[in-house]
Amino acid sequence: MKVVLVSAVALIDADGRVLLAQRPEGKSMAGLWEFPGGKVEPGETPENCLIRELREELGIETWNSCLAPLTFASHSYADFHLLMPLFACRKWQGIPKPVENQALKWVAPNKLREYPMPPADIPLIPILRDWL
Ligand SMILES: Nc1nc2c([nH]c(=O)n2[C@@H]2O[C@H](COP(=O)(O)OP(=O)(O)OP(=O)(O)O)[C@@H](O)[C@H]2O)c(=O)[nH]1
Repeated sequence: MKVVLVSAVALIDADGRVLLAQRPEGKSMAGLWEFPGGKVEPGETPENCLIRELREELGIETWNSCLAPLTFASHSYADFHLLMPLFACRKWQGIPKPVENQALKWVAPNKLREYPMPPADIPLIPILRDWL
């Protein structure tokens, strides 16, 4: 089974809410809510991947020193095994905007369960809730 490394981040605002992005129509798992991020490219660190993805997907800037490791997901999908470190980030520059026409939502930790997420993300919800 191919192991795919995807880097993801819980952006946390001043009210302790977490940013979720909805996967657009036409993509796999369309309509599900996920943490911003994406596939780590060859030669890239997970942190640099997130800095790039946040710039591309949300139009915001952050820095290596603002990305704290929180937990990870390890989940077998039908065609690949996902290994996904989840970082926490409380500091960035700019206001997250949906550059790639995905819906965005700031969600309180105790409301995360109400948003359908990819199966790999489900075990992350209580961890995030307990930690926040
Ligand atoms: N960014 C992100 N990806 C996630 C999460 N949970 C999860 O299973 N994934 C999976 O990790 C992969 C991330 O790939 P990507 O964002 O770079 O690329 P993509 O959706 O265009 O790829 P795809 O269409 O090939 O699935 C996808 O297969 C996505 O479904 C999550 O919380 N955040």
